[in-house]
Amino acid sequence: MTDDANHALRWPFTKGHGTQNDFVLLPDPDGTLDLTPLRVRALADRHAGLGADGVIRVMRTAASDEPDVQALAESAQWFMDYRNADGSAAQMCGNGTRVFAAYLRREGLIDADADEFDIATRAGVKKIRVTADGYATNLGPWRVPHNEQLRDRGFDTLVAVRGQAPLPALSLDLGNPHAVVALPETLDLETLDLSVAPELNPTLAQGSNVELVQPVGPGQLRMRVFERGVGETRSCGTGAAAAALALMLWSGQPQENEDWQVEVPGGTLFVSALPGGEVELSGPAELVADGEVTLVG
Ligand SMILES: N[C@@H](CCC[C@H](N)C(=O)O)C(=O)O
Repeated sequence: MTDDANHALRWPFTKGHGTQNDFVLLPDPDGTLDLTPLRVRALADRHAGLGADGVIRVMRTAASDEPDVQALAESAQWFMDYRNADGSAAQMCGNGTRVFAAYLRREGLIDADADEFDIATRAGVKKIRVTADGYATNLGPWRVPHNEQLRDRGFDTLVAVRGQAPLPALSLDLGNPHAVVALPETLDLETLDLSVAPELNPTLAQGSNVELVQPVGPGQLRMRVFERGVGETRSCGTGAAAAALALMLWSGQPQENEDWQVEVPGGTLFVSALPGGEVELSGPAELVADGEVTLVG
């Protein structure tokens, strides 16, 4: 964390991923770093930077200048300040919570013997549980924001993927927004064009993540995702939870402890409907590199 003769700011980083949804983590316990959108975009750039789907600033919750986050300081010591690759701030990142948790443990920032601990996010406090092969995050309560339309149809939005007729989708709120598209069997999930953002009708002012899903068998689905603020990614944890919940809703109500296995291009995630209308996401978290980077701007 030094200013050299050219006033370039050098900062330590860790690179990590969860089912290949990858992140640059920046330790900033006291919130002294000016993490501008320009700096985030430069870090996330896959050709001129470190490359990542998102940037996670690791800071003390009490050090945040966001009043809604600061209010969580008594419940969770560490805040996952999540930014999309385009520099925008997001409320939540399911895969990010596991990688954040792995970092906190490795760095000794939480009790190494604690198998459960809380972290703060812009979508509230989330409970993390250490599992045999990674971490499980209780993503908390989920919502169907357009419930009136859902009552009649099970779908509330049309989503047009490039080159395809619009398809019906269901909006779900996992702290961040999702539109889940049920792909007909006649469409090949692998070859759909996600090089540009699918168009939503009606549009959402805050934008949305879009999941294309196909059931594979009982309790198992395949998914591709176009993330708000990023583009197509190889995995999205909140998206996997939204996809599993949509499939549960389309076939009735989610049953307590109903489990789904979600296959994404970057690996496998697990989603469980918890009692009380909450949902848990579990999967691996890897920390793959550490170093120092020059921050631009
Ligand atoms: N990849 C994340 C979601 C990251 C935020 C998203 N792009 C948004 O803007 O809401 C996940 O694993 O949930």
